[in-house]
Amino acid sequence: MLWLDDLLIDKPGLVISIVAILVVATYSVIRQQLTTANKPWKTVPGGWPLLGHFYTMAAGGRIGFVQTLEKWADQYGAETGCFEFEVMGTRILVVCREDAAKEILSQRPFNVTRSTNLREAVKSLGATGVFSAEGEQWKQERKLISSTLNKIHMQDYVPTLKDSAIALIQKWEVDAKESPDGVISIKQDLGHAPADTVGKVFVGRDFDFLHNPESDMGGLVNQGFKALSRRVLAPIKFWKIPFIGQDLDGFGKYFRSGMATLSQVIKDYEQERAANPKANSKTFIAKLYDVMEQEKSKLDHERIVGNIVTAFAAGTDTTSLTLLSTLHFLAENKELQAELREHIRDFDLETATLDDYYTKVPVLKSFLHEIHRYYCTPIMGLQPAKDIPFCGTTLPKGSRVLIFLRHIMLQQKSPAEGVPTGPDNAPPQVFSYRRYLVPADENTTTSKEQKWQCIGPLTKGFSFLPFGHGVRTCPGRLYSEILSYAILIKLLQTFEFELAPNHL
Ligand code: HEM
Repeated sequence: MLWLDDLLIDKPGLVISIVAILVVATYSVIRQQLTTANKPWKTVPGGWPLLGHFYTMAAGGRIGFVQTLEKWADQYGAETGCFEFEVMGTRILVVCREDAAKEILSQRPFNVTRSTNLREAVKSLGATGVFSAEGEQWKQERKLISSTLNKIHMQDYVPTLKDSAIALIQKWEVDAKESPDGVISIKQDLGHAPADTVGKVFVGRDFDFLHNPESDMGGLVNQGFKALSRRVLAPIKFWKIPFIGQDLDGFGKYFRSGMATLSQVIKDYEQERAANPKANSKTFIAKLYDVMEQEKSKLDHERIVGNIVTAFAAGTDTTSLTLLSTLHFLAENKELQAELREHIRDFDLETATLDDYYTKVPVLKSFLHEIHRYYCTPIMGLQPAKDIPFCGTTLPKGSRVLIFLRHIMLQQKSPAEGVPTGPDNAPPQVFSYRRYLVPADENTTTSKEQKWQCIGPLTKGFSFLPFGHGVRTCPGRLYSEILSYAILIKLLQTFEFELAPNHL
């Protein structure tokens, strides 16, 4: 008879394997005991030897992961505002309360940086821009990018943001007419419309992902996020292997064609600008070149392309997920949908200025702020660039830190200071679309009938963290908000909508 172990492993080999596993498992248990002994924060108990809490974190998918963190934050993070768990030998510190977060975040941008895993993975997609930069490189680029996306320049982007919103809703009108039961699928389009908008606003090109998702650039944008999730979690940086690395997960071809397209777009713009310095002056790229000249702070070609890829990467999925949560919420809440439709009925998208978006739709604004607060990306990965003081001890360079943004804003026991409760007196852990409303001040509102105005949300402090915190807070926030308002206004003016039966 042929025994299985004859095939797989010989007897001495089996003994050696068992002994090796026992040694590593014992080491892992002892290491856990030793490393937790002197720490002021608690460690989540019950991790498996070697694997730690890998199984618990992986089993529930993304939602289960966040729910587990919520439970652990209440159970183990209440005393110090942080706790630790282990996954496959890596210890991860979760910071889940305002005071503890303040200690870490106040040490940005130089002593605390983005996590290396995230930075490296982002760079591997071609996004060698401000998001993945650190130190002096970041300082230089942040100044250029922030000023190019500020309120003054944003006024020039408003018409393009509006046109993008209209293009999306017009596509849905056509799709709905062609659909026998009026049911249309919106998920893909909600990714493509923000990507189209980045193309138009940033480089003045309509890549038309909405109708042409398979284009050269479509691959870079559509496959980029899938590649990012794979690469952030990859145990080795396989994409750095010479010649074949970028292709090992199938992303290489999208990377090469997308980068070549964008590189050519920038070269074309440079030629146009040389012939006519006012060419396409209302695009981000034109403004970036203006600012680079004014500041005498030139980025090289690769970093300019990298910052445009960054805009696609940072501005597409985030805006798309926000809109998805918003539409899902409204589809399930027909009363709120009707109230908002009435609220925005007279808003004239064609003539609207940036100020109109700020002042004329306070209830819609408050609703979107609350969607951001409630459904934001729940965590942000950071790491100390050197040993830093934290929680009465020293956090070593390279430690893995997760800032639990959602918990800090929403927790019941000690929520961040300054979360407004709104006219409904809603505690922080409750979703309240009127949270950011206060009675209208006659001197600042544009119409006598206006009952409310929308405050904040605050950019300082820890009460509103969906766009991050401090000097590295998201520079695309205003841009993304205006695009979202324009899409929601056009949508509410055009459709009544609900979830399709058996929707995904
Ligand atoms: C709903 C929409 C968005 C959300 C929720 C969002 C969220 C964030 C968050 C949480 C960060 C990290 C902040 C930190 O480290 O403290 C960030 C950074 C960044 N975002 Fe956004 N973002 C959005 C839209 C956009 C858009 C539309 C753009 C540009 C087109 C953009 C460009 C960036 C850039 C360049 C950074 C890096 C800033 C730096 O490292 O200094 N984001 N964003």
